[in-house]
Amino acid sequence: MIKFQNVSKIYNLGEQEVLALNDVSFEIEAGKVTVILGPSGSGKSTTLNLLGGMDRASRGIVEINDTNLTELSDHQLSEYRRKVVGFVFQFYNLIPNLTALENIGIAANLTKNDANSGKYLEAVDLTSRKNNFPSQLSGGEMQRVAIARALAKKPKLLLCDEPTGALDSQTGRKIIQLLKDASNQKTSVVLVTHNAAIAQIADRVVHLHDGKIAKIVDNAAPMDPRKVAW
Ligand SMILES: Nc1ncnc2c1ncn2[C@@H]1O[C@H](COP(=O)(O)OP(=O)(O)OP(=O)(O)O)[C@@H](O)[C@H]1O
Repeated sequence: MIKFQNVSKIYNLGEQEVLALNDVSFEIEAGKVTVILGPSGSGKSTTLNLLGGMDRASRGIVEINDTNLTELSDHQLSEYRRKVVGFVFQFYNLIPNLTALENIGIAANLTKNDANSGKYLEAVDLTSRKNNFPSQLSGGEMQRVAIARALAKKPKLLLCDEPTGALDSQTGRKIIQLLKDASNQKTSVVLVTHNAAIAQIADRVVHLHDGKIAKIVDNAAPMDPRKVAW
């Protein structure tokens, strides 16, 4: 269970204070897909950064499986990022001079869980491209490698920031399906988007507006990713 409890985040820009999140509370159940939806500047990336331990809340509690991230030392927070969290970004963030297979291995080595990189590449249907460098792959293929890399860490929490933003609709649906599959393996998936159509596949949708919760909607019957009208 992941809890965001009365969380505020203030950024200091010189003299000016930016209230990026203002008393935000929501919960995420293990093994579910949660979409964070909202317009530009509403606080989506800030929320993801706090969940991923990349930044600290100014007020409130961010709790992941009974660990309060706000109480962790920098070293503990770094361990948390390495061991508990997988990240998928809009522009893939692959290492350009490593092959698809090597990009996955690097994440697996980080957590020393002896993952078999090839197995994860197979899961995203890219075995035939294992020796290709990122520059030799399409956007959708790079994103599949990025997902395989994140999953190789066996993360409890998979955080995705606009993972389909750079992809066409057909490829985007495949990527969403992979994320959904990950949630079926007990990984909690949190997906940030401004695309309301994608929100239909979520178990829970947290709507943000101006750093506040606008509403939280639970989908009793989340939509099959293949049916999303992009
Ligand atoms: N490091 C920072 N320093 C100062 N202000 C920041 C910082 N990061 C975000 N902000 C501000 O906090 C607010 C929320 O930003 P955030 O990036 O979380 O929004 P977002 O919903 O992810 O937007 P987008 O969809 O455009 O990525 C914005 O006003 C933004 O300018």
